[in-house]
Amino acid sequence: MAIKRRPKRLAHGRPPAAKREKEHMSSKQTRTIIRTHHRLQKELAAALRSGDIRLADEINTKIEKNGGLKVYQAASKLGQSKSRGGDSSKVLVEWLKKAEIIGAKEDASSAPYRLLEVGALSTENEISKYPRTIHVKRIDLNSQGPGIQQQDFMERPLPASDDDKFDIISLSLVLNYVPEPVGRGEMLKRIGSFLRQPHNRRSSMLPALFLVLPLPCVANSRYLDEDALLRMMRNLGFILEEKKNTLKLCHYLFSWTGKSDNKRAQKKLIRDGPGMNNFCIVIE
Ligand SMILES: C[S@@+](CC[C@H](N)C(=O)[O-])C[C@H]1O[C@@H](n2cnc3c(N)ncnc32)[C@H](O)[C@@H]1O
Repeated sequence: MAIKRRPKRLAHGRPPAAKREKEHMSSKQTRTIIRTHHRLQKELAAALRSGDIRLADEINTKIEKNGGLKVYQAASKLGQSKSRGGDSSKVLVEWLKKAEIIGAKEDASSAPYRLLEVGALSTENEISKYPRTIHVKRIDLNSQGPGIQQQDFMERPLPASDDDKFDIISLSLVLNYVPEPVGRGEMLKRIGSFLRQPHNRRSSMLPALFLVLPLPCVANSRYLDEDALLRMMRNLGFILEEKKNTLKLCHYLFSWTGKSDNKRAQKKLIRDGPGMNNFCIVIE
């Protein structure tokens, strides 16, 4: 008797990464996609630095096989879901409420505060729920849709006037995306140019940087600990106002003093041990 085969679904022929993007990804799968993407980005940066174009091409192919930036973003977005701890901007909202910048009722009488969200995956995260108080400008290397401008922060034109600057910059899980320590330092150095001058401040906590990193970047790195991070930030003109650690993330709010000491921070071994990582920020 002939066996009847069910016609294959279209998804059957799709590459695994494309399937994964649509399907529910387990925490383990999202972690693997994110880690592989970060590792390959680092390898790509090293290949490009050494001028090895053939190797860079091979690594680019591997990045695409892992789903590329699109699948990485989908995995990151799942990490923001309520069932996995929610998006990090809820911590920023808590702090802005504590400082009475966000009030019990939205205040439409004064001009909204301006926030630049670098690395924005969604227009619906917690910080987007106060549009009359906080006006959010969102940018990302790969826009996921309307309301998010596709732009590399490192290539964003410098503001022409203080009015074009921001009261808050959010850098949540973006600094660790930058593959090289010097690039991370360059990103932090650039932040001050986009923040309003403190003499125009509307709150003692603002202008400010909201910085979020995976906890192991600070708690388990050979080349960075919290003291070193805070020292580096002070030298760049940022004073710690608030901090919060969760099981996976560390959140900081730094107010901007308006001036940097231009002090360098080199790669220096702080501690060592099995299972530690090599996350590092270099200020040149
Ligand atoms: C892990 S996701 C983090 C998203 C979100 N901010 C969060 O906290 O979950 C990192 C995002 O940063 C973006 N990104 C990395 N470097 C960037 C840059 N130089 N300019 C703009 N976006 C950048 C990536 O495209 C990616 O979408």
